[in-house]
Amino acid sequence: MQTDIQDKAAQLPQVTEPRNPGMELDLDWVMRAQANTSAIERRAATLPGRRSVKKDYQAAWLLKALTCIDLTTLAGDDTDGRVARLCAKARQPVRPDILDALGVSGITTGAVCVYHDMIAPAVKALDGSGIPIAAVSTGFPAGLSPFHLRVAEIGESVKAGAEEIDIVISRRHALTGNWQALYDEVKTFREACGEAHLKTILATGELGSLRNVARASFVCMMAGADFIKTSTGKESVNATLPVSLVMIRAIRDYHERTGYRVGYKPAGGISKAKDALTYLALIKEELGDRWLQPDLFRFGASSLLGDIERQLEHHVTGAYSASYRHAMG
Ligand SMILES: O=C[C@H](O)COP(=O)(O)O
Repeated sequence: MQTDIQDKAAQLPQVTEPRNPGMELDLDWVMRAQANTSAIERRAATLPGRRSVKKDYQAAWLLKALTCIDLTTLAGDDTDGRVARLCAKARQPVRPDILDALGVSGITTGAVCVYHDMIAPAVKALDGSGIPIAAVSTGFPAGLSPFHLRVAEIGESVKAGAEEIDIVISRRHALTGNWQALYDEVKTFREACGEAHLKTILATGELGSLRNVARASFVCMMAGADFIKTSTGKESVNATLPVSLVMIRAIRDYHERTGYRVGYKPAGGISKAKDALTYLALIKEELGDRWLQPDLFRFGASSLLGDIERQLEHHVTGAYSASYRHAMG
């Protein structure tokens, strides 16, 4: 079993993806983007019940999921101490005895994700780990502060040590079909990021329709997004499978046309290991294995890690296989 896990899990070769440079806004392409809501919802409904991840490989896939987590705390009562504990968990996400039993070592989460003021304690706590810090920015979560301050916030966070910047788009631009304004906004944010990677949060629960989600996805990629991300975690509806299908297919179309791979980050409300496996299976089926590496796929999640650790513990003690057999009949 250990060999299976080491082979199949997550020790995939590390490759460097050329960054998406963006392109001119192609409004014709944006307006052609449609979303057949009922077909998408039907396809999404089939995903959770499928057994795309074989039982024997589940621990490997759970480890893979773990390496793709942006371990997040975005609370008004965040403190240096809480962020230090979060970073300790990012460095050692699973108890060493569980990892030993799986024959795996050196696993970390993909990144930690915090508010600007929490970058400094995160930099200290992650020193030497190689784990990047993602900072939410541009007036997160609503994105309604003065534009020049939103741009300046990006620069401040990069200066403080963030290597990834999760910006929020102005939802009103998508809701009113002002795609040029959205493009200009995201392009400015991308320039402010410099070498830091730009994740654009669409806040899909506030965009009104799957068609708007598709169009906003294309506009953000055209403006140079490195990732497109569903949600802030603060909307009433956050990451869903239908929205994910729409965004993933936009990423696929963009890659087919431009040759550039843009990453995907579902975020908000993903807290169960089995949901994480559904997302990984979806990515594998729609985009292929290359997108299953942390440079192209992340979960934005504050509480997913705990459930993954519990499931891995069940796996190594044997209880996982037994309960899986019981559940699947
Ligand atoms: O970007 C990450 C989200 O804010 C996390 O949401 P969550 O707390 O529901 O996992």
